[in-house]
Amino acid sequence: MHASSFVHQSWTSTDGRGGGGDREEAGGCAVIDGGFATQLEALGADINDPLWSAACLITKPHLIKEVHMQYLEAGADVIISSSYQATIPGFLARGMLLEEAEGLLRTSVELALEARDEFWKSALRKSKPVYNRALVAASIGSYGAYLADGSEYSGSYGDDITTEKLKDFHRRRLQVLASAGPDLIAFEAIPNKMEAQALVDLLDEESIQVPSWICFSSVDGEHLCSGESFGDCLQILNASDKVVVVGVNCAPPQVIEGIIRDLKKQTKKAIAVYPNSGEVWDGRAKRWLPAECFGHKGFDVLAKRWQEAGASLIGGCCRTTPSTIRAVSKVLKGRTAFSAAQI
Ligand SMILES: C[S+](C)CC[C@H](N)C(=O)O
Ligand SMILES: N[C@@H](CCS)C(=O)O
Ligand SMILES: [Zn+2]
Repeated sequence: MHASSFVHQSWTSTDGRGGGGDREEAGGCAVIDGGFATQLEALGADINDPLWSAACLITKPHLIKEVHMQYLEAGADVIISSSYQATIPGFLARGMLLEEAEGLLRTSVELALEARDEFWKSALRKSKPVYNRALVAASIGSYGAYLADGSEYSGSYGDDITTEKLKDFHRRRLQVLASAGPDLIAFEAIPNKMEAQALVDLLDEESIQVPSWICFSSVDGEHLCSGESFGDCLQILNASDKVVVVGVNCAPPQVIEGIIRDLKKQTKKAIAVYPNSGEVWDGRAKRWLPAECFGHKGFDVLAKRWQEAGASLIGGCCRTTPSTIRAVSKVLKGRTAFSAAQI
């Protein structure tokens, strides 16, 4: 699929209802969901766990589906599966068998597909189309997410790590998730160039046919979390026809516009941005620290500017909620998604 037509083709290839025209009105922009783990916690889940939100695949799968439903209701055109920190070694460390670990990875995609299909069926019954048929993106967090030490925000993986080791870490999970039927693979919060190279190599080596996006984490808005330049990483991503979208997630909202302008100069691929609320993750204490924080009011104003700067997929990451996404959907598409009570 050609990068620049990714967003367009994604909707015109479905049954045509709620597709092209709406996207035209939205300036070709698709809305991504918001903080997944954040909303799981809001529904009462305990994610203080080495598996973080993926612990709910074992303990509370019904809550995972509910979070997906809430983001669909809020107007998300893309929902991201619960597999960010779901890894085979992580599940094996819990005493699971390999088959069980792989089964949980597949479950993460199936829960999102079920939510999407059920929601779309109910949306089709409405006389006035408000929604697009959403896409399901299978989340793949970085090696740093698996380490559970905050290193997805530092990019420091130690001296022993190599591109080959990162490929081996990602290989089987990527195969299993890709075979579970998602519309997209979403590599999230990738903090360094070595991991970007490993992912691009792996997509090729494993002949992955599901289109991918690769989003980086950033603290300062000028570099990846590792301090490496976006330009160097984009050269790697630009060379891959398996990567159809590039971007940034879980970075502070105030640095996003500058990043889009920077990326725009260096790639023709579609650009995705879904920042966090602006709060800062303390990897040791495992809690969010207050900083310059954007609630849904400030966030939607910025989202419009990100669209104008050239982003094609816009949403939220940690500490953003369905309210954030409802506001973003309204400002980008000029229409209000239903609240849960109206569905
Ligand atoms: C995106 S961060 C907040 C996810 C959690 C982190 N990998 C940890 O396990 O501490
Ligand atoms: N999709 C994940 C990303 C964490 S950085 C989530 O929203 O929880
Ligand atoms: Zn995040």
